[in-house]
Amino acid sequence: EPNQFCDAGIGYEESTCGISTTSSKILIKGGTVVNAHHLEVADVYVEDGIIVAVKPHIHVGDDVTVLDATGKFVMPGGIDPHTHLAMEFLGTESVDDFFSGQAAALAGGTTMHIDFVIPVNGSLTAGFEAYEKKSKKACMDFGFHMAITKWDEVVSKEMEIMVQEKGINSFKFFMAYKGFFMVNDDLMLEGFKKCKSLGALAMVHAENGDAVHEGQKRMIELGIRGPEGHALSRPPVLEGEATARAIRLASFINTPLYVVHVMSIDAMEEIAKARISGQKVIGEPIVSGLVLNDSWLWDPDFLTAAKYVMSPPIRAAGHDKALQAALSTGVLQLVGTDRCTSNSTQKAFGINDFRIIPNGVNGIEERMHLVWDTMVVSGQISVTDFVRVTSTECARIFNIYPRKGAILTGSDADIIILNPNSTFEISAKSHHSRSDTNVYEGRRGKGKVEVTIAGGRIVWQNDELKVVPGSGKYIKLPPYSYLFNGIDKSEANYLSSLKAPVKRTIISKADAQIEEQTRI
Ligand SMILES: NC(=O)NCCC(=O)O
Ligand SMILES: [Zn+2]
Ligand SMILES: [Zn+2]
Repeated sequence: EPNQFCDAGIGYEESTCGISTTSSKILIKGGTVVNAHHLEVADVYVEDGIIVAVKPHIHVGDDVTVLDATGKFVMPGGIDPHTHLAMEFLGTESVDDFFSGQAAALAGGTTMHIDFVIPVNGSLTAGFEAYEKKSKKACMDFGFHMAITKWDEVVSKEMEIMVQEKGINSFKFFMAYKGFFMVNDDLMLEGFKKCKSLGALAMVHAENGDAVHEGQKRMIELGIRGPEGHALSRPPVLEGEATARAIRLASFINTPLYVVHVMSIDAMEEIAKARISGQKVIGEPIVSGLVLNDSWLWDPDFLTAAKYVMSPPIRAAGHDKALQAALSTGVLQLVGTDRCTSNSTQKAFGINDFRIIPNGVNGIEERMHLVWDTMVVSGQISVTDFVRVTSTECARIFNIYPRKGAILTGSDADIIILNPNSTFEISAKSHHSRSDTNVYEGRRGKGKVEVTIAGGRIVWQNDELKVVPGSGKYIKLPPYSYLFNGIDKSEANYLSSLKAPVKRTIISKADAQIEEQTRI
């Protein structure tokens, strides 16, 4: 199959396309090897896609490619828990497919992502088949979550098949996007029950979709039709309400909950409260929510403003800093991107009406650099925490640790070398997405991913990509992650409390009246 990058003429030399000839034996020498739990100076030896040894002073023969990592960090490749490659949404398809989007990811140090399968007319089976086709060109490993958009016996049965045969261990419920993806509480309750019975994680896009719809009508009545109307129509309170509701429903069913793209203080505080009470709730901030604010939405140039339209909206300054603090203190656990890029032509669909601007921003290529610069360079988190929030925690939640998310003997050889003294700069002119815009345009920072190794192959080095369509593997995600530990016990406690009989004496209404009169 031809390399899409070369075909698209995005500026790659023909020689950088096609099958990598790099040796399958690699030794990374002298770097600081970072895992979420530990950091040490050591060598890492890779053979046939697997990490074979991690220890000081490994000696190898001439047939091994040696990379010097002295003074640099050797870390697990990033895992992006939230992406939408080639997603059909609001009458268009997000700009990068499973090849170009993944190539961009690799250039930024991400070596695996989990994408959301969208059912076809509610059918999970048809949705899965569609995404199997879309992902044939994959050049890095990937897994799938799945959205649930309608409820009946067929969907319920299909969820079993998805978990037990297809490798899906998480289902997302959209509480917004009224009229297409949105589900009501009734459906969420059924879905949460089914998730629990399968050991699958329930996920929510938390915004009150009915209220958003009302907010949108209000904006149009007021004559506000530009991108700022998007933010004004769906304020943080609607994200807070839906987050609280989903958390309470998950508590009622007694099943773990994952809140995707936490964008506001309102939502974050609901998650904090639930976690303090002992409820198993995971909160995922995304890069745009951590580093951007909504000022761009008021830009007089439509296309500039429109490129920042996503849901829930990027919030006013202050929410970004609060989300950073929540990430650094463990209130929020891992960072995604919700990468769903549109180009300027697609964003222009909404020139007269913000409601039809395709929602979504880029980030799959930028996430690792921006989290490093914003969180580590600023001193808010440690280098080991960086590994945890960009890779390890995702692997644990979706039950593939330590195959992924670790530099340990036996782990997959998905590795990055990051130079803390080098710098990065982001621009649509040099990024690897097919989009002509970038919401992080012009950002510079410290720390650069100089080498990416995916599946034991060097795919990014000297600012050059060597990616192979079809080389990425579909990673099946098994059910019953650590989040389900103890769920049965708390269920048993709850049921035994129900079984305790309440002692009552039965008195008839007449007797009660006599008693009442006697007392008087
Ligand atoms: N977030 C967004 O605006 N687009 C992608 C779909 C979703 O995650 O809600
Ligand atoms: Zn969403
Ligand atoms: Zn999303």
